Parts: sequence; C-alpha cells; structure tokens
Amino acid sequence: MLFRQLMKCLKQTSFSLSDYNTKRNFFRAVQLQANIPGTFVGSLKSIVGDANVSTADAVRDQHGHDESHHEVHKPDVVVFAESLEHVCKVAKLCNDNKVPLIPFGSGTGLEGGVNALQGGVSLNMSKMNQVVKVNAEDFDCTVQPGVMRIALNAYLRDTGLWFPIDPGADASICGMCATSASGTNAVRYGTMKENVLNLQVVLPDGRVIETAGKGKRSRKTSAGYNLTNLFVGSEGTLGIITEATIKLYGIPEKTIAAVCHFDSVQEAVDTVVQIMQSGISMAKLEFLDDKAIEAFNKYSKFNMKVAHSLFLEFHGPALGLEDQFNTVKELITSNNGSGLQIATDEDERKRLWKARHEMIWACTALLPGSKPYSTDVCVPISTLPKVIVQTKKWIEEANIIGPIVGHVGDGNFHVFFPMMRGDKETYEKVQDLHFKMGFLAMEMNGTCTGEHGIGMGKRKLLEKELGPTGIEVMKEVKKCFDPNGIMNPGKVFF
Ligand SMILES: Cc1cc2c(cc1C)N(C[C@H](O)[C@H](O)[C@H](O)COP(=O)(O)OP(=O)(O)OC[C@H]1O[C@@H](n3cnc4c(N)ncnc43)[C@H](O)[C@@H]1O)c1[nH]c(=O)[nH]c(=O)c1N2
Ligand SMILES: CC(C)C(=O)C(=O)O
Ligand SMILES: [Mn+2]
Repeated sequence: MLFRQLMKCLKQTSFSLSDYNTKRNFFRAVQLQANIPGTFVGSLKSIVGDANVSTADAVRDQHGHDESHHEVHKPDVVVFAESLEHVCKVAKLCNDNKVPLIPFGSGTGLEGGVNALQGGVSLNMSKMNQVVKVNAEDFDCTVQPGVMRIALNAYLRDTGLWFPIDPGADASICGMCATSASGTNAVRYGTMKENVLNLQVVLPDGRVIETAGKGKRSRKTSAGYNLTNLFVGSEGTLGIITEATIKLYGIPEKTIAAVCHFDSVQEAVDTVVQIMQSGISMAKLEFLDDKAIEAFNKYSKFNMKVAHSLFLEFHGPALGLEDQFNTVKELITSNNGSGLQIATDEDERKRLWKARHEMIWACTALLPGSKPYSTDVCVPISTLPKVIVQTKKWIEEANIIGPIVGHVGDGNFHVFFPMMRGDKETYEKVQDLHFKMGFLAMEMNGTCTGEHGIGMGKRKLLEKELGPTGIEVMKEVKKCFDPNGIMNPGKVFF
C-alpha cells in the first residue's frame, strides 16, 4: 500500500499544492535519522581529534538549519575539519558506512541547504580558513573553504584588488561556490559561475580532484568537460569543496550611487530594461517597491519618499562615468522618474547599501516576532515588468505582507514574506504564491531560482523546470560522483 502510494506520487506529472504537502510529509515520514554504527563517532574522533567532534544538542541544532524558514533537521554529529586529510578520511568513513555527509559553510543559505534531512554528519569547514595564494598580477586568488567574503576583501585591500560578488550575507567563499551565489554586483561582475577558475574537491570516496586540473588558473579553457561549473551550484550533493580559485578585480577608481523614485512599478521596471538595453555597464541596479521602501525607512532610519524606487551604482574610471550617469538620468526622466539623488561620499554609499542588504530583516520587522520566508526568481529582462506587476497583484489579492526587492538589472527579484510560526493560513498562501511565481518565471523562459538554489524548498519546481529527462540526467551525474548517495541526501532532488 505504502509502495503504491509512493509510486503514484512519483509518477504524477502535474501537481497541486496539497499534493506537494502530502508528498513532503510522506517522504518525511519514511526518512529516519541515519543509522550510525556504535563505533562510528569513535572513528570520527580518531580522525579529527575529540575536540573536533560534537554530539551536543545545541551544536547539532545550530548545524540543522540555515537562515531560511525551513524547519530544523539536526545532524547526528558535527565534525570540524582542520585539513584536507581530515576531509578525505571523514568522507571515506561516511561512504564506507553509508552515513549522510552534509558540508556546512557558514549556514547563511536560504533554501535549507545544510538541514540534515536524514541525519548523519555535518562537516563544518570553518577551521580551514587560510588564503592559500594571491596572484595579484593575474587578478586571482586561492582560498580554503572557511575563508569568508568580508575577511577576504579585508585581506586583499592593500593589493588594490577585491572580490566583488556580494550576496549581502557574510558567507564562506566555498559556500558561495556551492550555491552559485551572486547578489547586488552580479549585473556587472557576474555570478560565482563566471568567477571560479578552479576548485579542489573531495569526492565521497575520499579521492581529491581539481576540477580544471592541478594548479590550473587560466582565464579560458576548452579542455574537456566543465567540471568546475558542475560543482558551482551543486549544493554539497556531489563532493566537498576544499579550495576555490577565484577571479579578482581592481577596486574601481570612481563609484557613484544614486536613488530615484517612480509612481508605477511599470515605469520603474521599464527604466531598468531600457538602461540594460542601452548597454551601459551598471555595477548595481536594484528595485525596491513602495512596501519595501516603507520597511527600509523604518528599519534603517532613512526618510526616503515612499514610492517604487531604483538604487543604482556605477563603477569605473572617472573619465566617462559621468557620461554614463547622464544617459541613465535621461532614461529616468523619460519614464517619469523623480527625486534623483546621488551619493559619492563613501560613508553615505555604505549606509545605503548596508540598509539594502538588511532588507530581509527590515521586512521581517514589519511583523514583530516573525521569521522571513524569501523567494527568488529570475527572468529574461524584457519580461521583467510583466512578472513583477503580476506578482504584486497576487500579493495584494492574497492580502499578505510581501515587499518586493530585486537585483532587477539581472531580471532577478525576491519577495520577503514575514511569517509567524504556526500561522498555517498565511503559510499556505505564501507557498501558493511561491509556486505561482516559479511557474510564471518558467513560462517567461526564466528560472525558479536565480541565486538561492534548490535546497529542500524548490525540488518540485526544479522537476518542472528541467522536465523528467533533465532530472534523470542530473540524477545520473550525481550517481557517477556519489554512487552511495551520501552527499547531502534529499537536496536538489527528492
Ligand atoms: C541576509 C542574507 C542575504 C542574502 C543571502 C543570505 C542572507 C542570510 N544570500 C544567500 C547566500 O548566498 C548564501 O547564504 C551563501 O552563498 C551560502 O554560503 P554559506 O557559507 O553560508 O553556505 P551554507 O553553509 O549555508 O551552505 C549552503 C549550501 O552549500 C553547501 N556547502 C557549503 N559549503 C560547502 C563546501 N565547502 N563544499 C560543498 N558544499 C558546501 C551546503 O551543504 C549547503 O547545501 C544571498 N545569496 C545570493 O546569491 N544573493 C543574495 O542577494 C543573497 N542575499
Ligand atoms: C533574499 C535576500 C536575503 C536576498 O537575496 C537579497 O536581499 O537580495
Ligand atoms: Mn538577492
């Protein structure tokens, strides 16, 4: 009976929200904590030392969730790796005993990537935190998995270089590789996919590979399959990233930030589309709707006009930057934009962007005591006005709080839904909206996630996005790297 129910769930091609929830609960019911052999924890201790193994409830709890709304799933044990050798031996031990292994970067993910759905070992990489090498003359560097984005930029400051990919959160660079993170600067510098030159990866059986070949860091390669980008965005399901070689950039000579406002979403987003179509190389091009500006003002103590707004930033040599700015200014005016204000002063700019990066918390604060549920879709830029206008209509119809904030220069945007724990009615409305947005994005030839990944929250949407054959091929790829299915089980696919 159970088997038949399972097969029915799996075969269904179309689905509704209630099917999805039934399916989720069904899977949850059959998933037990990993059956860890009695001697297993002792073996872990003999590899990494007693002090680097914890079964304490608080530590397991901390490793059983990220910053998302997804419910906590604790690992059975947390291991802190201090070296490549530790990682290889722990992976092999887990593989030999068929125990789930979940890499843990800094736990800032937004789709439940680190949650231990089937228990097992959470492998915390934070103690491997050395910058291995900076090749300033080649604009690249190699880092261990525990190196954090802000620390790396502080380390690089004297070289005049920086790593611009900025998801707002202070995440680990290898965690950012694993989720293919991006954020506000992607419109100019790309995402992690465009910025990783090589990765050192430990496979579940303990073998080590460098995805572009040992020590390789050329800007271009057409040598064989692109294993590097197979691991970028793999969300800990194929192997453990133990080093990343990434591109660096010169700190821009001049930076101008600006803000302007619009009466309608359509005019604001039309302006974005026209700026992008004019070929101007924006560094940041962000949209905040009126509701988001309300939250922004309240949380970060600004006094901005409450209207649909664009936050813009230009990077470049002083020569020519003002011309670019003036062209953008004309486009803003021609779309009835108003209140254009510029910030060239560094402190002012930092305050503006800090407040932008805190929008998830600003929106959460609209409902005291709530937790954030965030969504993330990305569409071809010309379809963006239609998708945002429709999303806003759905939010209004559902009568829920849902400010819209986005990296619209990339066609990517989020809705932040503050949610009270246990508020089933709102949760169902939000789940429904998250599906509708995902489907609409796909209909417009976009994706259900531009930057937060699939994790545990978007597995069903991925099935729709790739279709059965696409999913089947992805599963075959996983099998090739991880035949025992120990790497972060239950993520990306069911
Ligand atoms: C306030 C705020 C704001 C934002 C974001 C988060 C928060 C809290 N994010 C999400 C952010 O990008 C994401 O949190 C990081 O890329 C994940 O890095 P962690 O080190 O925290 O990985 P974390 O520990 O959360 O792990 C994430 C996934 O990667 C895997 N993983 C981690 N380290 C690994 C390793 N060494 N090897 C293999 N797998 C590994 C994990 O198993 C998991 O599946 C985001 N993102 C974005 O793209 N744009 C944005 O604008 C934002 N904004
Ligand atoms: C969902 C959030 C945190 C985000 O990605 C952003 O603020 O851009
Ligand atoms: Mn974002």
